[in-house]
This record gives sequence, structure tokens and C-alpha cells, in this order.
Amino acid sequence: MNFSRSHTAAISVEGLTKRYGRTTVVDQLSFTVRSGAVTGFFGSNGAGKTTVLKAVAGLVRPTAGRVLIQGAPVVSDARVLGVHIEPCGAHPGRTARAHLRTLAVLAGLPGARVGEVLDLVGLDHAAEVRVGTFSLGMRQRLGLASALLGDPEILVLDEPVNGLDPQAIRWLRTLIRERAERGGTTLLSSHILSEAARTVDDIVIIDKGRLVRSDTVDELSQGGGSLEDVFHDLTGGRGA
Ligand SMILES: Nc1ncnc2c1ncn2[C@@H]1O[C@H](COP(=O)(O)OP(=O)(O)OP(=O)(O)O)[C@@H](O)[C@H]1O
Repeated sequence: MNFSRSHTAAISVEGLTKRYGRTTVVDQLSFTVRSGAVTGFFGSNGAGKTTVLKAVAGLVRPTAGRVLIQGAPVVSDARVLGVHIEPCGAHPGRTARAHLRTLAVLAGLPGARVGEVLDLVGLDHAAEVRVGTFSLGMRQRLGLASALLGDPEILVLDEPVNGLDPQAIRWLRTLIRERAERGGTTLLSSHILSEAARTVDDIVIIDKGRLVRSDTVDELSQGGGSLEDVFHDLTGGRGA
């Protein structure tokens, strides 16, 4: 099914600030994620990416500022927003199928969707296996399955290729690009800049919780630099 193409930004982060005690981890951050585009979200370790993605998902309450999803305050409709941020929250003693079934019931989604997403992420053979025995890559696949349950218009993924084997990385890239062809929006963080550069349309780079660059990949490449070069220039070579 195609997603409705809206002129509104899929996600607007407006003056987002998050402090833990006296430490400011996200500092007046503003950026938008275009509807129907794939946006890569980059920053060094500890730059604040996961905190921002959690705020987008409604899992972290901003100290100041706000996040809008399709122009409205944070939503919990699995058909609009699907999120995968590790840990995926599955009880180690439950099977993958039981975990997804519970999520489907809570989200009001048809039970048949569970088998579909297990197939989609290549976990059909492990559906009855307890999650506690899963490898990192299998946990990532389960997290992706959870996020994809509602075939959401907007997908938010925190380092989704972490732990995936080369076939799975290629599969995920194809899935994200096919979603974009249907008008689906994806915001993903990654440290693997060369892989991300093959997948994304737009980039957002943060450093110490602040925006340092928001651009399209086309504009970036017109400047002559690779994503990796630009990242290292803007973050002082601290590594992705
Ligand atoms: N619940 C919390 N309480 C206190 N500090 C926190 C909390 N969550 C995150 N932080 C701190 O906020 C900063 C940003 O963390 P965050 O996980 O958002 O960074 P990141 O860019 O995702 O890093 P990485 O690339 O290493 O995953 C870090 O210094 C982290 O220690």
C-alpha cells in the first residue's frame, strides 16, 4: 500500500533541549524530516542521537522544545510511527512470535501481521525461539519486525545495521528504499557512514547535542566531499 504524500514535515524537532541533572545532552536542536524521504542522523558517540530519537518516539520528555509528528504532538499509532531503539523490550523468556503478538494486540493490529513481519525480517525459522537466546543480529531483526508491524508511514531506527550480516544490511537498504518509493519516511541513525550514504536522501549531523549540518545528499555531494569527509570536518574527527 502507498503512503499518503503530505507537504507537512513528517517530523519537526523544534528547539529540543534535554538535560540530565546539570548536563545538557541535547541543546536547542531544530531540524525537520521530509515526508517520503530517508534521513540519516549522525553524530559521534554520546552526541545525543538516541536521546533525540527517544524524544521523537515519545520515550523521553524534553526539558524544553518539542517534537511534532506530521504537525501534531507525539503519536502512539503504530500505523503512523514505528520505532526500533535497542533494547527492544522483549522479555528474554518469550518467543519472538509471542512478543510480536502482544505488540499487535496492544496496537490493535491484525494477528496475521505477526507472521508477515517475521517472514519479512527473516525470523520465520526462529519464531518459536526464546528471545533471550537471540544473537545481536536476530535481536535487531526482531526490533525491526516490531517497528514494521503497523506498516508505519514513519519509521525511526536507531543504528539498525548494528550486528546485521551483509545480506541483512542489503535487505534493509532495499526495504527502506522501497518504502520511500511508496512515500514512506525513515529517520535512521548510523555510525556506518559509507553504508548510510547509499541509503539516505537527507542528512542531519549533530555534535554535543547541537545541530552542525542539515542538508540533502545531493547538495552535500555538489560540495565535492563524501559524507565521511563532511562528518569528520564538522565533528573535529572524533569518529562517528
Ligand atoms: N537516562 C540518562 N541519564 C543520564 N545521562 C544520560 C541518560 N541517557 C543518556 N545520557 C547521556 O546523554 C549523552 C547522549 O547519549 P545518547 O545515547 O543520546 O548518545 P548517542 O549519540 O546515541 O551515542 P552513541 O552513538 O554512543 O550511541 C551521553 O553522555 C549519555 O551518557
